[in-house]
Amino acid sequence: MDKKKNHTSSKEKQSSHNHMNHNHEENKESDSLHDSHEGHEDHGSHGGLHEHHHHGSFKEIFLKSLPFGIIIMLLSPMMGVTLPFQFSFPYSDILVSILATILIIYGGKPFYMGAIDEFKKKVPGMMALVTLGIGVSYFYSLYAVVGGYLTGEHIMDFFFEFASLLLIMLLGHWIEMKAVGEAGDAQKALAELMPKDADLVLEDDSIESRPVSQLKVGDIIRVQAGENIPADGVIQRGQSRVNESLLTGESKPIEKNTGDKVIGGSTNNEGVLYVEVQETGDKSFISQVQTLISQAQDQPSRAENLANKVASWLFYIAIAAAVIAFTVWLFLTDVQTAVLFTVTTLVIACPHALGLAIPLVTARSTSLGASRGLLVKDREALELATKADVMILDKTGTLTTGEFKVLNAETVSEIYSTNEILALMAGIEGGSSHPIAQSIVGYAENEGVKPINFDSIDVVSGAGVEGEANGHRYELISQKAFGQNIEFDVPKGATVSYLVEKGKAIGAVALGDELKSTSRELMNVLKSQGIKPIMATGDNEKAAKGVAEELGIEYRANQSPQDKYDLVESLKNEGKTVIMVGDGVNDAPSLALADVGVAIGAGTQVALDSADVILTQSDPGDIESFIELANKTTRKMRQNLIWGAGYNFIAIPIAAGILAPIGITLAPAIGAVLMSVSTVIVAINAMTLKLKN
Ligand SMILES: Nc1ncnc2c1ncn2[C@@H]1O[C@H](COP(=O)(O)OP(=O)(O)OP(=O)(O)O)[C@@H](O)[C@H]1O
Ligand SMILES: [Cu+]
Ligand SMILES: [Mg+2]
Repeated sequence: MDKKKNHTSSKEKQSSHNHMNHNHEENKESDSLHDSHEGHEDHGSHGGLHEHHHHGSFKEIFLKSLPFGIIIMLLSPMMGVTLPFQFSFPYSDILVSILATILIIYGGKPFYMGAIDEFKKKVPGMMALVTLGIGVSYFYSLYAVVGGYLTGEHIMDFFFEFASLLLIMLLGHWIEMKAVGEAGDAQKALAELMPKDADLVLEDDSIESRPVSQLKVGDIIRVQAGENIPADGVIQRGQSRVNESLLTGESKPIEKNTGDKVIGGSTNNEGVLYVEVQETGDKSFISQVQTLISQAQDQPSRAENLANKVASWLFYIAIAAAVIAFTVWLFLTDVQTAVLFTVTTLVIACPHALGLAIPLVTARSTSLGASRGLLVKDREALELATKADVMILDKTGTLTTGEFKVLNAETVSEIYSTNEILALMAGIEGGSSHPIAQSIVGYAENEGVKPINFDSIDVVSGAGVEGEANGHRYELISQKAFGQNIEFDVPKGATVSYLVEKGKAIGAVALGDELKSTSRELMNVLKSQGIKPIMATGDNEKAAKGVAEELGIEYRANQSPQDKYDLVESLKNEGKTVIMVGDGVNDAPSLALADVGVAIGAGTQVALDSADVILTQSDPGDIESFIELANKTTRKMRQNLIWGAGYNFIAIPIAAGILAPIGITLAPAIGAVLMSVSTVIVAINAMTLKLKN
């Protein structure tokens, strides 16, 4: 084993969801995940571009600024021309100057405070541009009025332009933020699922309300119909149907009875449940998912870094364009015209669209994914998945149900009876999380055989289990690990393991497994996408061949964890982009190595930790949805980037007056409208990211 592989085990433990497995029916998108919020306080997740939104709500400031702006616009002519609805009276321009001063101090606050933040961070950006635009139009107009009185000459002011610009900037950013909020905030939606208080059942059966944060493992809580379950736990009493759709994507309520696990944050639809708390706080399923999401959102993707870099250049590009526009227009015409072109140029260059292009798509994609049970830990996985050439799939638990039926279990020794063999097998399997283990334990129970107590049990990944009981060492291992064939009735396509003592087989068990219903469809989808499926399994040649033939795909049998790892490595060395899908401990090294590691279903902890993507349900159909999500997310990002950058590329020269010779010029307020529209378009494009069915 080389270095890379060890890396797997050292990965931080991020999630422990042994209860992630839920039968899959049909997924429906849940709109309640995307609650809208108009505030601007909680958009920190979109990075530095949003700092300015901490300075009050655009909605409130806009509404309060509106009367001032309207009076200014009624009292001052537009570009020196008095419109029909406008009027003036002696010294009305002094009143206008006073109102404008109030307006810039109050209404301009989010912009100049934002600009100050930007300068403090030494990254001047859009707020600096907007502030400059508003400031230039205000100070020039003030100069015009004061200068007019001093010199007795009339100088044209731009208070109309100033007021309309400021109002539209406020309105535009209000609308933008609304659109941004609607693009989805998975974190917040999840946080809202958790109730604040729980009904704790005390010793004397009385009920007391407790904050959820004070719940302890082992507490019994009462959950009434219609309430959300406050913690992960096991049902002690009661039965109900529970809706887990926001957590796992499973849209149908699930029957729950005494002894079943419930997830904190899911909704108790019907009866009263008494639940024993098993996990709270950071260890709960919901906060694990939250951690995953925030980790994913904190890593800027390559596309986002690019967008941010371009957005930061835009400040300098816009300043340069504005200076050029001012100089050229001053030379060609007069100072008033030059000032207007300068202001429009500064305003239109606000790189909002570019700055939000990627974060909006990411937010939408993450919440859409989470609502379907597709948790993307590493965002680069989405970009890489679109380029995939090969998908390596594990068989047991991934393509097949992993719900083994014991077809045949018997002794192959003269000393032990079949029941003794079964008792040993069931005992040793107590220490394994392999799907085979459960089936053997269940089978023994059905046969009325009591498992033998083992003193120590070790799992040999990819081979089986070994352990000690009554001073004897036993192994329950694959045919391959044992290395010999034993005379034993093996049904076609079965998985075979031997119980071995002192190098001699004493028992044998044959197990059968079934294909998952969506496996075949997935193969068709992969082929149509140009992704070559290869099944790599630790199982024996016959069992592997049976499944592979049914699916019509290539396969590798008898693969140890190292073999699977080597397979991924050799494909990567050929320059192929590899997706690995698996659920077991034996898949963990290759999940970590693959370009995109997808852990599917209940899986094991190690698999979940090693993967880039976690599918909470055990449905190959979700692999299809993941690929679809990856393709659509990447496409939307590309569109938004092209739009955001292209908008500035075209808008800045036009604002600077390059088309004036053919009669096209833009007033500052029109520049502000265009800037807002460009951002809203980016937001709408992100919001329309949807998955079929
Ligand atoms: N707990 C166990 N009990 C009995 N046999 C086991 C156990 N774990 C592994 N084996 C044997 O080792 C073989 C390989 O196991 P491994 O976990 O690598 O692959 P698998 O689960 O069969 O297939 P896949 O790689 O497709 O998931 C199994 O087919 C089985 O015969
Ligand atoms: Cu903007
Ligand atoms: Mg497996």
